[in-house]
Amino acid sequence: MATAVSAPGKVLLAGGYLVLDRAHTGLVFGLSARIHVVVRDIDTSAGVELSEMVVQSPQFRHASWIYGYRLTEELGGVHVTQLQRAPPAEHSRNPFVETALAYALTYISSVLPSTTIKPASITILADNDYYSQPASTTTTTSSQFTDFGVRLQDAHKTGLGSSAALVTAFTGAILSHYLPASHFSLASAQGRARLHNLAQAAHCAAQGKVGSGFDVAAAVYGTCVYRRFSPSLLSQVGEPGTPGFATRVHALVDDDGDAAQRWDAEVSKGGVTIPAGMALVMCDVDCGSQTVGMVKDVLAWRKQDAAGSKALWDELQACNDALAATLSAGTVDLERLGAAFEAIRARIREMGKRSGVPIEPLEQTELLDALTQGVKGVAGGVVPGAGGYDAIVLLIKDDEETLAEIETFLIKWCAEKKSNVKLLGAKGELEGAREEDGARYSGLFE
Ligand SMILES: Nc1ncnc2c1ncn2[C@@H]1O[C@H](COP(=O)(O)OP(=O)(O)OP(=O)(O)O)[C@@H](O)[C@H]1O
Ligand SMILES: C[C@@](O)(CCOP(=O)(O)O)CC(=O)O
Repeated sequence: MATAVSAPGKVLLAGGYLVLDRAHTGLVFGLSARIHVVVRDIDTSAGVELSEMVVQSPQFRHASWIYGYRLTEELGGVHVTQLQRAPPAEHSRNPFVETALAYALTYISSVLPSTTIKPASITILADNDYYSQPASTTTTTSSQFTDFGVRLQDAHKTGLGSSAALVTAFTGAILSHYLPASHFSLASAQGRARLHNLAQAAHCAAQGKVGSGFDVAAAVYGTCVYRRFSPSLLSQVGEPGTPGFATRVHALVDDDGDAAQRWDAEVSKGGVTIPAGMALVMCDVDCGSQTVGMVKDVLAWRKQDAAGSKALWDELQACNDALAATLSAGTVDLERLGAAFEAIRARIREMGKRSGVPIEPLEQTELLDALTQGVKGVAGGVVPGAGGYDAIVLLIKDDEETLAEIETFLIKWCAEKKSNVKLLGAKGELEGAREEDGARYSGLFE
């Protein structure tokens, strides 16, 4: 039997940088672009003992990873080793898959200590919008999951948060596959909280740094207002295989450890929505920014001008809250929505100027201004997340006419500016991780 879970990508509409600080929040939207993970048992012949997990991402070349796993001593959890099966060139590592597997199996082994974890085959399928499609794309049986024909490291990401959606869907699918519904179910608030806690820990460990975690929160809960967890929470977990790792992961996921180690992330879904008849769409600006360097520089400015930056961030927070309130007002007022976006953009440009970081670079200012002023159905837009040259997000009237006008506008714009801006198919969506019908994937990429 196949178990499948999908999780959405994200767009941080408001609160980039601010959301790194628990004093502020981020307004994050889940997207219709999802990553799906399907888990199936591997049948072994009678008497044959196999401890292997075979992970495949069939839309990419050389994207299969085989892992051995074993329970370690002194409650160190499940140790996962990549097996050297393929020739070296085809044998890249996937830290997000490897870490998510080790964390999920460790948690399962501590919940069900006397159960043997059976081998499984795990398939990853990503909606096409996560990667810019090369001209040479070949067609497959399903247009939802294109065969990209390149190695994962050669695919061009569009910045929709593939690693967070992957880790979340992967963790959710493994937990759903091995744990009884009485202990883990995505249908319950407790199940979603457990998935959130485990996926945050695994994603953070694989990334090697503590971001705000807004991307994992969106992958689990979908569209929400997010306040981050205290970073110290995850520094206590330690390395897989070290004595007591399983006990620490269990307490972290079930959130029943010491008071000082309780989750303090806040996710509020109440009222945050996309107004009726409107859509949130993204344009890929096919350029790319160095998020790590940008975060470092903004935080350096925050430290060096503590009072000035606090005043600006408080103002920006108020503008972000006003946008969230306008979005959920129940009535659609394009002018008010437009003004809410403009207020945010002015402060973002100010933050960019003061920190010396191109958060809304001139090219993006021109593009956003031209779209807002030139296309009737565009209420407003911003550079999402860390900003830079990656993408823009627009709130538009959800009709064919507006989409066609934007397409025409972009063709002209790209020709004039010699740039490459493309409207993505992904739209803002409210729902987070969900269990899928495992049967719908049969026959795909086999
Ligand atoms: N379809 C996939 N199959 C297997 N692994 C994937 C897949 N998509 C993403 N990954 C994993 O996630 C990594 C990309 O994560 P990274 O954090 O660099 O990008 P991202 O999450 O898309 O970035 P951003 O936050 O800018 O949207 C890949 O190197 C790979 O390890
Ligand atoms: C700058 C930051 O606040 C947002 C980065 O967002 P994105 O990866 O550009 O979508 C970092 C974070 O929250 O982890």
